[in-house]
Amino acid sequence: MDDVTFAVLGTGGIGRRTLEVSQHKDGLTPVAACDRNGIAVDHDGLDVGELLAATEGNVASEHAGNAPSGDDTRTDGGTAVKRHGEGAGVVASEQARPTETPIQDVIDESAAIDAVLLALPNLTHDFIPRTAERFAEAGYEGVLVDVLKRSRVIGMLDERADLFEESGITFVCGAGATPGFLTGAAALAAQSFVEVDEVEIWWGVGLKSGYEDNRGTVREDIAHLDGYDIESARELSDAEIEAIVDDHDGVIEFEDMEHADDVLLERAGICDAADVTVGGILDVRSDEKPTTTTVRVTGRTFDGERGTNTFQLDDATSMAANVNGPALGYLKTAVRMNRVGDYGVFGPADLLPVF
Ligand SMILES: NC(=O)c1ccc[n+]([C@@H]2O[C@H](COP(=O)([O-])OP(=O)(O)OC[C@H]3O[C@@H](n4cnc5c(N)ncnc54)[C@H](O)[C@@H]3O)[C@@H](O)[C@H]2O)c1
Repeated sequence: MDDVTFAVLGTGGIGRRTLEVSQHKDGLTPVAACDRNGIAVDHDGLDVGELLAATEGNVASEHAGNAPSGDDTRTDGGTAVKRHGEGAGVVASEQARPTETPIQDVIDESAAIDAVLLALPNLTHDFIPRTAERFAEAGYEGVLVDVLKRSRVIGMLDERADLFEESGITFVCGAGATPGFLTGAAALAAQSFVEVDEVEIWWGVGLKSGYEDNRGTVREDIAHLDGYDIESARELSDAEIEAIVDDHDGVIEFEDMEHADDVLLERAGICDAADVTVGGILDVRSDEKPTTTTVRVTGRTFDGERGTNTFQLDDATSMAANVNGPALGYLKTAVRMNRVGDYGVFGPADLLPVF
């Protein structure tokens, strides 16, 4: 495959690691990266080492009460942090400049960009669909990949499928770990069966860097706890989030999460969304996983046997590895499809990622 140029929207906990993982994959050149305060662009390739060093411990998030950036309002929670160096987030890099309109600035450069990975928060459900729509309306002809989690957002993307097709966009949605990697694994595991009764996804994540470095991820997960929803989670202050983490001694268990693995598996014809359950345990005080990530697919074979195929991730593989490896693998597959004119909205169970 020829070289693929790509941009990352949102250089937070996930987006920074996307840049890092891309350095270990063949043929991927990051040419643009932005967060809510700044943008770095170099069509010959960003210096990822410099950008990561400059943003270490310095991710630009937004406080609910802070003035919004020109591009959007209230897209995440958190605090406008400047923890190290001059400027918050990506502007601390010597390759970057401040901007009020980071997403528009990437759109303005997008004619020369093969693929865009959206590692943005999803605390406002239509934020990612609306952002994708802006690329289409600007006539972007390339690949969009997101790592969003919530089931209901997939329908919002499907509603825009005609717009993406007309523009020449190949969109892979929900292409992180869960949904994403594990959805794809379930689709493969289902192939033994002619009927799938149940898909159980159970994840374990250990994040010693905790809420501090994974703000979007932790805040969005808290929205799944009893008594919270996406709106109330968005309004929580950092101190309130830290207090919830403390109440659970740093280990939070989730059941019946609204993860899009369900609709993505239904969409691919594997099983009904109602037959998919997602839960897991997040430990924000240790890098060790509190439980082994496991996908169990139970079904009936053509010759009448009932069985459960199981797929497990090694405990040594981190969330960053399991989100970004697949996201970039799906991105590469999507670029191949885009180059032969295959446009529209696809889920991780519809295609296999390329290594
Ligand atoms: N599918 C999966 O397996 C999986 C796993 C982990 C995280 N995620 C998702 O990844 C997303 C990112 O999580 P995170 O922990 O990296 O979050 P984060 O808060 O650390 O980073 C978000 C980034 O987006 C930027 N941003 C926010 N609003 C913006 C705007 N209007 N314009 C430009 N940039 C903006 C922020 O400045 C920040 O750099 C979340 O939606 C999370 O749910 C998915």
